[in-house]
Amino acid sequence: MRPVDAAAPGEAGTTLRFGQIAIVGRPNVGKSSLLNRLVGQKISITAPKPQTTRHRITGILSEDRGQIVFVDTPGIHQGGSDALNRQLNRTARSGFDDVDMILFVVQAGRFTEEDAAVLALVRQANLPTILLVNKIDLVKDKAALLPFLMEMQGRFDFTALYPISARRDRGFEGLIDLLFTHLPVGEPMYDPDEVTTITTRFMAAEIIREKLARLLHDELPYKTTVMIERFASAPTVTEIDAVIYVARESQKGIVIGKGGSKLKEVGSQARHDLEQMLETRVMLQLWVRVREDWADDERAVQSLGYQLPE
Ligand SMILES: Nc1nc2c(ncn2[C@@H]2O[C@H](COP(=O)(O)OP(=O)(O)OP(=O)(O)O)[C@@H](O)[C@H]2O)c(=O)[nH]1
Repeated sequence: MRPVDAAAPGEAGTTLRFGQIAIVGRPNVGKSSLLNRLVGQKISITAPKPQTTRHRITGILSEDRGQIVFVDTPGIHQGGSDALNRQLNRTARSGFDDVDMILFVVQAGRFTEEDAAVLALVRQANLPTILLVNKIDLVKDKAALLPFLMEMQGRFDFTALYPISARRDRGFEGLIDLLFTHLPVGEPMYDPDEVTTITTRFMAAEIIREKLARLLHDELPYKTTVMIERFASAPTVTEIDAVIYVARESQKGIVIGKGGSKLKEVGSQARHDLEQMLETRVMLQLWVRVREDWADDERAVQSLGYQLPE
């Protein structure tokens, strides 16, 4: 485990904490609900059906003592062999890149084969891991919790075990204290206001980006980015105009495909997901444009990747 000396200032003399924490767990254990609680607002989409979260979404918690960036990974499905599940598993695994700590979420009193599969990935990651035992409100006999916690500690050397209910308000402050204690010393990476940059607009851009990556695989030009130019919501329909930026004229054709086939497929798959997310019909228009110098221009990068709320 990464040793952390609570009193030692970092190289730049800071005593602030900074780190990225991946939230992992099988589908439906409550990862998105917990993330929303931790950052104090609704960021990730929660729903009673499994596999609502298809994307890696970050939530940022900024306090005087430091900053935590949470990474919400999709549920990991066991035995899923179709392309979607493979993609989800890849996304979930890549969720460990640049991560300092893992929050492994399980449901109180229940440890299934799917949980075991996630635990196997946690083991591989070799990072400090806190076990969050969620949904304790569903456990009628609280005495039954202790043997479950002991059983879990027997399965892995968790840094800590923390029972909680995402449905209730209690326990979140203690959890946040615990997380800060185990994070490395470091300066915040994001502006304290930046939790609000993760909007439905941002998520719409993420969905389009994900479809591009999935449909173009290795052909996807490096530095492709998506910008939402217009996002007009009405109760039953959302109109979205998005521009896919590539770095060179020659890359346009790759994204558009023969007779526009790739772009059409990206649009159709993205629209499907957007309609599920927004619960309205979606009219999506996609364009591909060249913006040669954007990668060198910090402001342009920000405006492309991170849409500020209106
Ligand atoms: N009773 C109870 N229900 C909870 C709790 N936390 C989450 N839920 C419910 O469990 C369901 C799944 O919650 P999510 O937060 O979407 O779960 P998830 O792990 O993000 O699911 P995926 O996106 O499918 O990976 C929702 O119906 C939540 O309301 C809890 O502490 N107690």
